Amino acid sequence: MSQTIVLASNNAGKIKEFNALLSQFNFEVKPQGDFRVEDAEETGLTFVENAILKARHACEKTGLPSLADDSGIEVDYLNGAPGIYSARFAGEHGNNEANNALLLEKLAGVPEAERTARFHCVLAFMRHKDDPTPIIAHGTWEGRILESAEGVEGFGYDPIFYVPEKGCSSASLPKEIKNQLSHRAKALAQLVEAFQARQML
Ligand SMILES: O=P(O)(O)OP(=O)(O)OP(=O)(O)OC[C@H]1O[C@@H](n2cnc3c(O)ncnc32)[C@H](O)[C@@H]1O
Ligand SMILES: [Mg+2]
Repeated sequence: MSQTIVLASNNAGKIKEFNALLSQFNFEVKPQGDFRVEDAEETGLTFVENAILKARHACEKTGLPSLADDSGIEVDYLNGAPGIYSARFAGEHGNNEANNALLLEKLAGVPEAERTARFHCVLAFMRHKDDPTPIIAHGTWEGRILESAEGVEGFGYDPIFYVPEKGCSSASLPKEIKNQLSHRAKALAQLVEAFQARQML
């Protein structure tokens, strides 16, 4: 029996990655757009709060279990910015080019050793809107901010995120490789463990 789970995201890049990452499971994962669910208000001050807000919103609108992803990039030289504000760093939500350009500008002239950064991905799974025990998973991916964009794969900050373990930007990696290494892949592996512990898989 395959269970339907709503993916509480309207980000096409994330949805593609989840489709690949979740294909091994016997879930039917449908993006919230299929149910005409619009963006939840991300008023939280942490990735965890925002992930829960998004999952709860999707549960409420669809009556189905939902999985949300709140993610972003933390840059050490900027004391953790853009962090939870990654999608709206340059003002307009989801304008990747403007976000990347602003980040490069803020790091102009900063030496390589001080350009360390990491992606975070927090996943929240809720069985229903009043679920008091959401399953939370958190993955990170270490790297640094390049001086200019490289590569065309992925989405968001991928063209300016250098992956030391591969010697290139994350937008230069084939999607199968990003899906083995990324913050999202790591968070999902944790979520799967939690599902197994709760005998949901
Ligand atoms: O809230 P939803 O609908 O899921 O979509 P969103 O794009 O608003 O998503 P977030 O609020 O979680 O913001 C995440 C930001 O971090 C960026 N980001 C997250 N994961 C990324 C990845 O794997 N590669 C590149 N950028 C990423 C992404 O481009 C967004 O700017
Ligand atoms: Mg968002």
